Amino acid sequence: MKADQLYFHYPKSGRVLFDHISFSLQHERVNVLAGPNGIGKTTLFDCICGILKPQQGQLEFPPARDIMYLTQNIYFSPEMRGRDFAKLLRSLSGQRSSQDPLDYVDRDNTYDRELITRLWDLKIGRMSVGERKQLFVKMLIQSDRSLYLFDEPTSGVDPSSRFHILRTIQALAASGKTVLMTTHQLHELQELDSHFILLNHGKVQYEGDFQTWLNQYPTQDPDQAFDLAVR
Ligand SMILES: Nc1ncnc2c1ncn2[C@@H]1O[C@H](COP(=O)(O)OP(=O)(O)OP(=O)(O)O)[C@@H](O)[C@H]1O
Repeated sequence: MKADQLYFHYPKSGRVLFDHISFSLQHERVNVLAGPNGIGKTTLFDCICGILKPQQGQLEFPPARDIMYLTQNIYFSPEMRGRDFAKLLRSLSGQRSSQDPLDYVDRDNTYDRELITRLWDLKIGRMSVGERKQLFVKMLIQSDRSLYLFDEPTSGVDPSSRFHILRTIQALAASGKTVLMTTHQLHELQELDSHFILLNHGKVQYEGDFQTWLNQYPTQDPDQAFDLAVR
């Protein structure tokens, strides 16, 4: 899956977000898109899904029906319970739903078992940000798709929940699915085997191994390296 010479600006906006950018996603690794606020990461996801149409360039990605996209702006009725969300996701994928929460997770995974049991009857409006994100990630990956897009899946999430979300995303990639996520928490990438794509000033400033990117800077602190990179 790749983008070739992509060019995009929002109509009526003079600012070019993608100035003929090219990149490729890797299999069995977590692909990570990073860049300063407002650089166009969400816009790129929208282009990949076909929600937005770039003015120039080629996108070689699966059709929208074969992509699962966890947007930042996902909204569900606060009255919906965990089980309603689980069933909705199954029905969207044409799968039969189950009354048993344990049918939605790996039964051998104690953490996931406890999580889904706790969230099953809880209303979405009463879940914490971290609980909601974990529910969404766990349920979205139930659908069999070729490409999974996660827009800031760990923002607003405590370190423990973040660890579990990343572990889930990494396992998804390791299972042979193509995964692309955005994050501003670059520290978390030190524990992931990730293919890192850094967008800046309308260009792909770096594409490759995250640790190799970090080693270019006189610091092992990813936030400091990011600051030096995007200046
Ligand atoms: N519909 C729109 N029309 C015009 N400009 C838009 C539209 N949507 C977003 N933008 C602008 O495009 C730029 C890129 O936005 P986008 O949300 O893709 O950035 P981002 O990299 O995901 O940012 P963040 O890291 O803050 O989430 C921003 O300057 C934003 O204001």
